[in-house]
Amino acid sequence: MGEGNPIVIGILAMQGAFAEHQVLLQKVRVERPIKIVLIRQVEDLAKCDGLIIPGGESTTIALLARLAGLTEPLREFVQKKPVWGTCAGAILLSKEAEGMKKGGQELLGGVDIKTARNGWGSQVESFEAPLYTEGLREPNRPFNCIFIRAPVITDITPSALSPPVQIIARLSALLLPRGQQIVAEDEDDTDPRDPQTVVALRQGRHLVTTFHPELTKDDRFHEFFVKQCVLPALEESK
Ligand SMILES: NC(=O)CC[C@H](N)C(=O)O
Repeated sequence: MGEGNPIVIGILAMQGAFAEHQVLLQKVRVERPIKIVLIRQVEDLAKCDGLIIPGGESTTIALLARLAGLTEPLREFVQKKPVWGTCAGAILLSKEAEGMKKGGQELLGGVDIKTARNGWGSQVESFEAPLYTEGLREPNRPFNCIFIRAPVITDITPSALSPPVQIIARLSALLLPRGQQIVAEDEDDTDPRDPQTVVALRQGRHLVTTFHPELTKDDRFHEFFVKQCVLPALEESK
C-alpha cells in the first residue's frame, strides 16, 4: 500500500453488489492508500473523493437513496466528483432511461447517455463475454464481462458543454450469444459507432459499465477507476 493521505472511495450501500465492489477495491494498489466507505447516509458522502454505484436493482437503490435523504446530495456529488456506475449504477448515472417503473425511478444523471433497462433480456438471458478493453492493465488479457439483466445504451449524445465521451469497450455483435445479436433494421443500424454495442465508456471523470466487474476476481476496472478517474480529479482540484 502507498504512503500518504488515503484516497477515500465511497460505495453506495443501499442494495446490490456493494460488498463485492469492496472486496475488489481492497485489492487495488496505487501510490496512496485507499480508504473505502460504505455510503448509507449523507454525512458519509462528504468525505469521499470518488463513488461507486453497484449493480443491483436501480429502482430499489433509487428508492432507498430517497428514503435516506441521499438523492440530492448524490446528484450534487455527481456534478463535482468522479462516479462509476455498474449495471444498475449505470442506469442511475444516465441522463435518461427507458423501461422504468411508473412513477418509480429517479435518475442521478451525470453521463450523457440513454439506457434501456433489461435491454439484453431477463435473468435467464444473462451471459458472459470476454472483451478486450482500452486502457486496462494487461490490455491483451480479455476481461470477462458478466451481464445480468443489463441495460443497453441506446443513445450517446454529449451536450456542447459536457466533456467528450470515450468508448472503452464494445460488445461486437459477433461475440454475442445466439438470440442476443443486434439485428440491423436499416443501414444506419450497422453503423460501427452504434451505441447499442457500447458496454463501457467514460465521460470526463465518470465511468459507466453495463456489466459487473465486481462479480469477477479481476480488479482491473477498479484500478482503472482509481487511476484514471479519481487520482486525476484529485490532482486537478489541488
Ligand atoms: N444486474 C443489474 O444491476 C440489473 C439492473 C436492473 N435490471 C435494473 O434495472 O436496475
